[in-house]
Amino acid sequence: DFYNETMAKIFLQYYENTTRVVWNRFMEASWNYVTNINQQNLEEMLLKDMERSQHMLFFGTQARLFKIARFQDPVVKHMLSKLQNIDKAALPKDELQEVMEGAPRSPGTCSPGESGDWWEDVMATSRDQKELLWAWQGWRDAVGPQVRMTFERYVQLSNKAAKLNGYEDMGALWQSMYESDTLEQDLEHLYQELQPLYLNLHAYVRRALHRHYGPELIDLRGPIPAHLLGNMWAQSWVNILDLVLPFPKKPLDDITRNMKVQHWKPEKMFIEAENFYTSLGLLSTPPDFWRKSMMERPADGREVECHASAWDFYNGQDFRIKKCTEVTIEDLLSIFHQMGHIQYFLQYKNLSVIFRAGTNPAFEEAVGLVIILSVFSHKHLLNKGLLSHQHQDSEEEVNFLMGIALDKIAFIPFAYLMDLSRWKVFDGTIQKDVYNQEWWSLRLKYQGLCPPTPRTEEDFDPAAKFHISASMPYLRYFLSLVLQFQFHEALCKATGHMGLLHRCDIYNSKMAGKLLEDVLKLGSSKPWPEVLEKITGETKVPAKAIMTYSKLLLNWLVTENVQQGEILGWPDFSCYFEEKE
Ligand SMILES: O=C(CCC(O)(O)[C@H](Cc1ccccc1)NC(=O)c1ccccc1)N[C@@H](Cc1ccccc1)C(=O)O
Ligand SMILES: [Zn+2]
Repeated sequence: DFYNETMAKIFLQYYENTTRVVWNRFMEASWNYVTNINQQNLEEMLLKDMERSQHMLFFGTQARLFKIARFQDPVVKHMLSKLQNIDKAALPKDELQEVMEGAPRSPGTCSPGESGDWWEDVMATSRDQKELLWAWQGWRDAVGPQVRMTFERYVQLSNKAAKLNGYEDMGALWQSMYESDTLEQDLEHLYQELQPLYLNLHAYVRRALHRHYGPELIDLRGPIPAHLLGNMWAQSWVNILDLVLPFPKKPLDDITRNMKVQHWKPEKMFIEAENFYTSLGLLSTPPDFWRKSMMERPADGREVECHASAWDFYNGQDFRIKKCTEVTIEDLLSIFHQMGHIQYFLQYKNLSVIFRAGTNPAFEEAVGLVIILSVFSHKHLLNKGLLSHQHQDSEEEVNFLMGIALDKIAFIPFAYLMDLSRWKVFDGTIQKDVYNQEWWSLRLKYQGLCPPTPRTEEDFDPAAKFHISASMPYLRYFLSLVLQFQFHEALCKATGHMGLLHRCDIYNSKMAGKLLEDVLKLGSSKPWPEVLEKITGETKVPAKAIMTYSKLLLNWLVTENVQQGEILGWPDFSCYFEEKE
């Protein structure tokens, strides 16, 4: 019959040639929109998105007609099966149009004035709880109610699209990216393994905040008010390191200050990041990258999407980063993260367009994070001239590890609940009339946080986070958090590093680069357990490596918490203001 294996190969070649053109045109139109937000660019992007969807619909439905069970070539079978998941393109045209136009557009655009990152600066730097409350509430009032209006409809249409692709709901479609039928149990198990780390950090930080903000704000047996952690979403606590420093007499270098004193510019930050990847023997960025990336917020007042991202234009030579770069250590690390995505694009650019993606989404996010574990080592920062004093004594080392923990350990429950909550919305466990209170009960249960002021169902606090407004999955960040330490341990072993994991810096190691390259150039052509085994020798994602890395700090935290008689967790689970009523 017509849909035989020979025809399949011709069909796939035709798909390859047409997809590069259609996707390149869509990426160009998207880029023009997010770097210059106006009605005309929005319409152009929607047009190219519709074109891309029609293209996916045609090839997705055709791919289903091939009897792949009888085919010989495993690659042909794998490619045809990948083609069949066409996500929202499965919707009827009018509903597809509605999803695209109504998609809760991320409000993080920073047009001057109500720009997302201005509120974030206040959250990162202010130590005045009234000011913090003002920024915390101001941002949520600005974005919540408007997204809430479209969110219910977005959930309906997303679930309809998922069903048309053969999934129970959109949560199941998101989970299918990890090709595991024990995913939810594995995640819960991973979370349980990591909980002691988080509970000890939470108790220690609560004590420090109690010292700074006093007992009227902090209940030593209760949750922490969510606006005091130095971050708009309390997903990383690194900005309050000065309040919680274990050894205050040994303050860590202010790397941001050192960068400014040395006149670092955004371009130098990108050059430094690229230099690290090429020092491992990995690929350098092509000329288009430097000509076409947006490395700083445009000075001409254009409205742009400020959430950093990396872009593949599917033509093998055009790859870009969009970032409103400030000269800070936080943005330097973010650039390393984005360069991780770029390196993946470069490594798999000769694969079929069907396999030009990460082994799974967590691998995509982990690449940059692995490099950051070396960059943010004392040894590396020292030889980059970003630290002043040579030796790091044991007290300074604990201070340093606290800094890492405030970024990585604090992130664990946040990253876990971000999709846990959305799976429940998609499968109907959380109904629309209780969206906000269910969000806060998960924030209480997993992060031990409370809203600093009473919230109602007029609010829609999840939308304050870009990925929820932009309907972007988040599980990738939870898994990449654990994966990055597993990779780091394997790469450090490959470089012959002996001694403590957090002192390892893989800079210049061609051995480590080779291990990474062997994974990245596979794209999404192989199952992720098989690829993981190539680097680490294991096929699961255990918490072992992150526990090894954090051991020294966990010991210090446990000792400190026992001495202070801290209660781990928040048995007084009421959010403070309720008691005042
Ligand atoms: O969202 C990001 C970084 C942006 C990104 O690089 O992951 C970006 C997200 C994005 C933005 C717009 C459209 C699509 C995705 N992802 C990429 O640029 C990307 C991802 C996969 C392939 C190609 C590009 N980080 C998360 C989590 C995180 C990651 C690392 C450290 C701290 C926090 C956050 O900020 O909450
Ligand atoms: Zn990323």
